[in-house]
Amino acid sequence: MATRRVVVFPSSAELGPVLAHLVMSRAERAISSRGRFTLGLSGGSLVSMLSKELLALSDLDCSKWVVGFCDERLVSFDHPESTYGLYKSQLFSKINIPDGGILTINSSLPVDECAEDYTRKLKEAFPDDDFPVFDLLLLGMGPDGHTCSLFPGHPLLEEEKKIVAPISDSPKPPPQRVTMTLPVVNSARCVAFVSTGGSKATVLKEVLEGREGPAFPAARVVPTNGELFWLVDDPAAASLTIQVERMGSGAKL
Ligand SMILES: O=C(O)[C@H](O)[C@@H](O)[C@H](O)[C@H](O)COP(=O)(O)O
Repeated sequence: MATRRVVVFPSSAELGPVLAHLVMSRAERAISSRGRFTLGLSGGSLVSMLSKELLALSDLDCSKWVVGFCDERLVSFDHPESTYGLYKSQLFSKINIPDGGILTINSSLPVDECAEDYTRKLKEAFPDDDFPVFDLLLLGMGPDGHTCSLFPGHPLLEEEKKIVAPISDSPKPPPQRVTMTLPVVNSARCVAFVSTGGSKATVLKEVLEGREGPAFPAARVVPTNGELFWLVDDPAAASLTIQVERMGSGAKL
């Protein structure tokens, strides 16, 4: 059963360095145990925060990293909505991830074929796993409680067999995306949500405290054997009444 830790920071400025340290500590643990670090990235506000904080590290060595996408929009890589495109310009172009270390989608395919193609890529990268076991997945949460491209009430929430699924009716534009499914997310060794800003306060309370919690996709993230962190700032945590940990920028998780 997952251990869930809800950690509240005064602002995203204090949260960012701790997120970077979490990535590096789980990378060190993975590389020493298995010779590589497998990381799944989400889009949205995480892109700029993670890029800034990782590039601020003096000892960043990504030579043994394998990076996949928890979800990705079906747009060309030079489209402003491309999560890969944003990470490429803000992070990947500035670090030493080896060729083949970034598992990108084939955005030229129709969405169903794109999901099948990405499934094949992940299976190749995780040949021993029924569902890919990432060392760390970094997730965001929308104001509706979605995570990855898994949206409230969507049939994809009940997907138990697919590794990557297509979606063509995303309520968050663009409409066509591919997304990791919950079996993959919940197989991870560590999952960290990063959620900041007052617009998340209401849904965060529902997800972490509410009876209706499981209705929200983010509440369905309960790693089977892994760690679960919710890293949030004061504005996002404003409505919480549960016991939380309060930390500053020097914290180590
Ligand atoms: O590509 C995407 O759209 C993301 O993967 C998505 O799931 C994101 O994490 C949430 O929408 C939260 O985004 P914000 O952190 O920007 O609110």
